[in-house]
Amino acid sequence: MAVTPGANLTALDVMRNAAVIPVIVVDDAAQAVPLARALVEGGVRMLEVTLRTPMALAAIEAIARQVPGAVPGAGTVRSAADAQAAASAGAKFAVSPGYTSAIGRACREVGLPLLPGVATGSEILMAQEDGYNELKFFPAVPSGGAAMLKAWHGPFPEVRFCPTGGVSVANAKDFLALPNVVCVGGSWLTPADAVKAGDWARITRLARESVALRSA
Ligand SMILES: O=C(O)C(=O)C[C@H](O)[C@H](O)COP(=O)(O)O
Repeated sequence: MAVTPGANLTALDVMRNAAVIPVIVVDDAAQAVPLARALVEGGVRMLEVTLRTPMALAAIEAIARQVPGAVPGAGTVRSAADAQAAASAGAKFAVSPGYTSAIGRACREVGLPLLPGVATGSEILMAQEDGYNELKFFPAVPSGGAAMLKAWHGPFPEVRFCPTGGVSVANAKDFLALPNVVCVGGSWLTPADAVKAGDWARITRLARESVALRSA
């Protein structure tokens, strides 16, 4: 799908690009660029770099500048300040593990499409009150998995989800088959041992396999 990074990107664009949004934890800034290249090479362009490590913002900045085709986003956005820092670093979208109106407002102010994290009906309602209908279901498997999404489809038919947390190549298809799931998120495309070893070919392979999940 043709997506011009930064040009009116929506949360739905982010979800539609590939079947999986990789959740990336960068421990070493030097890994960010080759890792992003490996994922793009495998057809995965929307890259969620979690703000869990001190070099996450530097990694987002490096990917934004140096990896054509990559669309870096910030994960683990937990405050308005996180949203502002992510946008300044060059993030093109944001993902949060939960939701507050302050985060929603801050993302709008800095122009970041946001996938707010929800795990209950009340949280869905709060996100919807602020205009968010594309949501991350987190943590998906511990919170009820596919059965929960099926149950939500009744009262929330307009909401589209990206289940994340406990999703893997083994269960991704069960989620992707649901009418209210557009994509899934997961850390399995970037195994810590492959990143540490610089095994970028393996990461490209995992990315390719994940792209095929949608058509298979
Ligand atoms: O850091 C965040 O903002 C998160 O929301 C957490 C991640 O999305 C999950 O930890 C990924 O879960 P796994 O694929 O099961 O490893």
